[in-house]
Amino acid sequence: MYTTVYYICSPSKLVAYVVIIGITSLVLLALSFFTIVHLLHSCLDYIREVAIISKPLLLGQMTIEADLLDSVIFNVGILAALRSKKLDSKVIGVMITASHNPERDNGVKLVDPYGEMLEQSWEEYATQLANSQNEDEIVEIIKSIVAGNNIDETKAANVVYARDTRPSGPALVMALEDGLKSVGCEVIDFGVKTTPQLHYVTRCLNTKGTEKSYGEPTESGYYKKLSDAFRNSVGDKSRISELYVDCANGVGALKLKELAEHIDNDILKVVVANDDIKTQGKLNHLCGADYVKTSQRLPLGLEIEKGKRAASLDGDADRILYYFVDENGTFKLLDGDKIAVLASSFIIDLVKAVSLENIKVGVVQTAYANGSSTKYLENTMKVPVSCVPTGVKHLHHEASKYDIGVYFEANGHGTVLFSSEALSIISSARRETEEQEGALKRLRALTNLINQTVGDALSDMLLVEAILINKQWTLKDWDQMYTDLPNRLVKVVVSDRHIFESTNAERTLVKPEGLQEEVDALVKKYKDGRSFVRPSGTEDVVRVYAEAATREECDELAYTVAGLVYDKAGGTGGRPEEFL
Ligand SMILES: CC(=O)N[C@H]1[C@@H](OP(=O)(O)O)O[C@H](CO)[C@@H](O)[C@@H]1O
Ligand SMILES: [Mg+2]
Repeated sequence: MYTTVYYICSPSKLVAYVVIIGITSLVLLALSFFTIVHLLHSCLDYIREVAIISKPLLLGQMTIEADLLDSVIFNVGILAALRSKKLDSKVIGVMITASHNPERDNGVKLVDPYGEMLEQSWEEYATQLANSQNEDEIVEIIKSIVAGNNIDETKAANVVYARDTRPSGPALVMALEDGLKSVGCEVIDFGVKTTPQLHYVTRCLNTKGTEKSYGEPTESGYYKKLSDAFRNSVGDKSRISELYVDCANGVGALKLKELAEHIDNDILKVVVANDDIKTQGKLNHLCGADYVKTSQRLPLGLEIEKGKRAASLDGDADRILYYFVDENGTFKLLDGDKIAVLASSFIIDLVKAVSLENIKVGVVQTAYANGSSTKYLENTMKVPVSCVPTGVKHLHHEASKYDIGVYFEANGHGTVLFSSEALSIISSARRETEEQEGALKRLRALTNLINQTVGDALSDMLLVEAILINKQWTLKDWDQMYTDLPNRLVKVVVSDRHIFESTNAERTLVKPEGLQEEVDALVKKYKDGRSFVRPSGTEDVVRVYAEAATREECDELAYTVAGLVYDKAGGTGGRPEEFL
C-alpha cells in the first residue's frame, strides 16, 4: 500500500503538535482497557482529536487525505501491529517514504516478515483505513480485521520502522509510534534508511538463528553482506572507470557513501553527486531516476563528460538507471530493461558454464518494457518472458515462479529471485575444472549480492558493476546488446480515470468502449508502432505509452493517442498544446 498525501507544517506549529500528541498519548496510556474494541475506541477519539487539531496546523495545498495524514499513519501502526499478531508475533516492517515523488509528499508502506510487500488482502484493509473518515467506520474496519483473521489479541506484536530524509518524516514517525504503542506493540526504530534496507532488516530479524538466516539484522550487516559478495563476484578482474551517481539529494547519498567505505577503491570507485539532504526542496527535484527516465536527459547537478559512466537513484534508493553521453553528445539511457537483459544474459551464461541445465531462468516485464528488449530476450537469447500488470507486487510474484526470475520495470526497479531449490543446487554443486569452479563461485556470490526481498538500487548497482567488470565492458558495449525503439510516456488528465479498464496485462482497453479500436487504427499507421492506455495506480492521471521506429513517428503516435484520450474520454484542465 502506498498512500501519498501533501502537507506543509511550520516548525513552531510542529512543536505545538508534538506537545498535543504527547499529552494525548499520556492520557491514553493512563487509561486501561480490557477489550481491544474499547482500546481502539480510545485510539479513535485520539485520531479524531488530532485530525481536528491538525487543520489549523496545516498550511499550503491540502487535500482531505492531507488533513488526515497523521491519523492515517497512526492507523497504519495499528494495522502493522495486528498483522504481527496474526503472524505469530513476527516482525512487520513499516517504511515512511514517498520514493521518487516530490519532497512535500509522504507515504507509508508495510513490509511482510520475509521482506515481501504486504499481502494483497491486507493492502485492501490499509486502503479502507486510509480512506475512512469517521471513527465508527474505523472501529468497524478494525473489528472486521480482527474477526475475519481470527487474530488472538493477547499475542505480542513486533514492528521495525524506518524513514527516508523527507522533512515530514520525524513528525510522522511520532504518529506511527503512537499508533503502535497504543496497542502495546514492541517497536524497533531503524532510523533513516533506504527502503530496501528496511526490507532487508525485516527479513533478517525474522530469520535470525534459523537455517534460512538472511544476514545480520543491522545496517553494517547489510553493507558487509553486499561488499563481501561483490568482491567474490568480481574475483581478480581489474577495475573499470569510476561511476558518477546522482543520489537525488536523498537517503541514497548517505547510504552509498557508507557502502563505498566497505569496498576497496581498487575494485570500484563511486563519485557521489546530488547528496544535499539538508537544503529543503532539493529531493528528487530535477534529478533522480524518475526525472532522468521521464525527461530522458541528465539530472541537474551532474555534468558528465563524453564517455563517462553515470547512474541515478530515486529518493528512497530502490530504483537505479545508468547513462552516458556518447561521442556525438547524445544522451544514452540504460534503463531497467537494459539491466534485465544484462543480468539475465550473465546469469544464463554462468548457469550454462557450470552445466546446471535444470535451472530455468525467466524474465518478467510490464507493458512499459521497450519492444526491442522483449524481442532480444525472446528471439536472440531465447529466454522465456512474462508480461504482467504494472507494479512491483505483480512482477515479484511472477518472478518467483521461475528457478531464477529476473524482473525489472523499465523505470529501474527490480531484482533477481532465486528459488530455494535453485539456491540449494547452486550451493551444493561441485565442479572439476578451475574454470567451472570459478563460474560457480560467481553464481554463488550473486545469490548474496542481489537483494532477494525487493528491488534495491545499491545492490543492483553492485550487480551491474560486477557484470561489467567480469566482461570488461563499457556502457557503450552494454548499450549495443540491442537498440531501444524511441518511446514516449504522456500523462492525460481526465475527469474520472476510473472509467478506464484494461486487460491483457494492461495492454488492451476494454473501457471506455470503442477507444481501443481507435488506438489500434492509429498504431497500424506506424512502423514498429505500439501504444497502450491505462489509468495510473498512483496518480490521478491516465498514462499513454507509445513507441515506433523513429523519434518523430513515436512522438506523433504518442501525442495523437493522448489527444484521442483527451477528446473522447473526459480530458480536463486544458488540452495540452502538444496533443495532436
Ligand atoms: C509508468 C510507470 O513508471 N509507472 C510506475 C508508477 O505506477 P502507475 O500505476 O503508472 O502510477 O508508480 C509505481 C510505484 O512506484 C511503479 O511501480 C510504476 O512503474
Ligand atoms: Mg522508490
